[in-house]
Amino acid sequence: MNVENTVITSDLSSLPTPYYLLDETAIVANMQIIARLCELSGAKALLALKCFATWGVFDVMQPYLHGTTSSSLNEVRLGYETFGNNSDANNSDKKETHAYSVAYSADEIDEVLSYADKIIFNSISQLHAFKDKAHAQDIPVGLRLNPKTSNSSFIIADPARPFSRLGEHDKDKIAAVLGDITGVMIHNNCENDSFEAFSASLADIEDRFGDILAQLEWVSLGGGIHFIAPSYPLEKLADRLKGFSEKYGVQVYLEPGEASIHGAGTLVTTVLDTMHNDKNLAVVDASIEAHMLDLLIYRESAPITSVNAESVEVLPVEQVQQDAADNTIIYGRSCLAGDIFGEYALAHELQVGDTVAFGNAAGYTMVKKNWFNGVNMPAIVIRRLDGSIDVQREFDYQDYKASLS
Ligand SMILES: Cc1ncc(COP(=O)(O)O)c(C=O)c1O
Ligand SMILES: NCCCCNCC[C@H](N)C(=O)O
Repeated sequence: MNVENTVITSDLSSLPTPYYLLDETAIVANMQIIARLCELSGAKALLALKCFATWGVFDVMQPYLHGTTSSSLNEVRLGYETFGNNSDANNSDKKETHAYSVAYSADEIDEVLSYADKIIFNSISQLHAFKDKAHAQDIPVGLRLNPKTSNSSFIIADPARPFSRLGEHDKDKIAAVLGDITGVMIHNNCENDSFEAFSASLADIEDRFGDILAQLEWVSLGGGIHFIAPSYPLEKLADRLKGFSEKYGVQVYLEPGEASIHGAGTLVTTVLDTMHNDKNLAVVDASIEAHMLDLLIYRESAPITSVNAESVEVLPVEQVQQDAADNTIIYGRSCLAGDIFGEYALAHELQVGDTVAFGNAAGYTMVKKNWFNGVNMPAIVIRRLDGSIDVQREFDYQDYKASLS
């Protein structure tokens, strides 16, 4: 049974786990920071759907953002259909729908353009292949640039890694196509919480591409700037962006993914079994491989935000102390030996039936979930601004079966 928009009036404890729980109040708090940054800097902010595309909460995000950006035909369509206000092109509140993909195919480009307010090509060859179609419809065209420098602690998320395919770097080649484009996109940050590092790398970009930037109308600086952190100097960032925009005469765009929903979601699970093998072990009814895949890819652990609905903040031991014999390792229920949410020093040993909620479960989770091992797919549950709870979507065997043939 698929349930959509079922309002649950009782409390969360009656809901079967696992489920992703999104908190609209926390999302709006992030939105207000983004809106302030935009107001101070003149930049426009587009939600990066690759990070978060749970459209059931877009109503509370829309008032604060200028639109969406995408990485595929499906994402640009979703942005258009669910975030766009596209019914009336003259509507001053109309949101922008940006299209970008590492590579478009010839058979999808017409449909992509039917949804896009701007299209950004990843390479000069893709630009040559498809620009005429965009120009014929007066859709502004951009090109992704690769400045060959970045702020990413992870090689897998480093767009400037050696031999990177993400954008063009050769200034002469870029200068030769300036007549075909009105803007560029540069994404070279990943969870960068240092304003100084951001500013220095923007200075590198200016050194490398300054005369090109001065001939453009808009520049998107991508995502990956962790300005949502309480200690981040937001005003300094706003000044830097404003100065950049004025110097080159360009509209600046930002593409926040993680910053839009950071801290606004948890994955709520139940302990199914406990064991002991030199340390305490607990197995929950979800899987890191299937439901919080980014943690596995980036070799990180999930923080615990509550146990049995009591708010607690339990960080994985690698963030607080060396491991100890009475620590608990929380495993997922897939067969993968390393399906590990993390190792924790808990106040009490976990028991079968305990509820454990993991934090930071909104970004790069639901967009990456998969049916490995046929493990139950977490429902998507939303705590609305008024405190009511919606079970927005449940998944069952038919969804699993339908995903395979
Ligand atoms: C082009 C582009 N824009 C925006 C983002 C969003 O980044 P983040 O979620 O780190 O803000 C990404 C991440 O992959 C990206 O590649
Ligand atoms: N917490 C570990 C890093 C997560 C990286 N986020 C997604 C990737 C990023 N948007 C990128 O590839 O630039």
